[in-house]
Amino acid sequence: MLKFYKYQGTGNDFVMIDNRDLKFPKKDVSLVNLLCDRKFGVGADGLILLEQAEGYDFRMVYYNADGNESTMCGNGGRCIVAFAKHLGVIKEECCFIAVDGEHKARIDEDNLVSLQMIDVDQVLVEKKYSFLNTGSPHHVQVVRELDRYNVYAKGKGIRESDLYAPEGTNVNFVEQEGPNRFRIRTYERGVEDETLSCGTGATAVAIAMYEQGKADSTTIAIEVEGGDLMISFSKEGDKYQNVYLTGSATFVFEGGFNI
Ligand SMILES: N[C@@H](CCC[C@H](N)C(=O)O)C(=O)O
Repeated sequence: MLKFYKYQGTGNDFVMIDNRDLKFPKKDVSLVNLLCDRKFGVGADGLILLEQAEGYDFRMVYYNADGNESTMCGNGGRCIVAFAKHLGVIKEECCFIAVDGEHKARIDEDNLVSLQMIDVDQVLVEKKYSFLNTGSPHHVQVVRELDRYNVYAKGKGIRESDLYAPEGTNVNFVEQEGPNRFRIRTYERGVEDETLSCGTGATAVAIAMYEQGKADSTTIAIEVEGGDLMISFSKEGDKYQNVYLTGSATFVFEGGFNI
């Protein structure tokens, strides 16, 4: 029986597994895909392993719902901090290692997690879109009437376009809600659908909007379908640093899965 925990961060949901004993079959793409399946498995946008790592509080290994290991997940990063606290691996502060490098994080008594993201020194700004990597690749496009926008069809088209082949990209559609406040909807690579939230996506949108002059504060509020996120950063020359993604990370349930 495989013991699992389910967490969600602003509606981006994850199966969490304590793999400090290294017993999880990490190359089993179909098993990860099955665990994330919403009809035949537990159901999640991704699966995350917590492992031991020398010099760090823990290691985060992230898989998309399609079963493949992928690049950084910001909401997953916030959720694994809450999971590590639940397991007694950390207290309020930690430093962990993920696929894109080291991350510092802080969790408060209400499970609000502030996670440091990687520095960003390249933001491509084109007339109709921006592209940047915040741990995962993100296309950012401002649209009108976001509520009525066909995020699935348009997002899938951009994700699969020659522009981003062969790796593909995540795709964020944005509408400005007020000064330094934006609402976004995201099509996620590896889930191959719209998700309720994407942390690296929200971070990418905040930086892209600042870079384009649509925001003038280094603290930006991002409304996602599943809740609210806050992104803060500083800019030194062309480099965005001290980038922090803040939002809630919530335990949902735990159980055992027959494998
Ligand atoms: N949900 C994520 C992003 C996860 C990675 C993405 N699907 C990819 O493969 O690029 C987040 O919260 O950042």
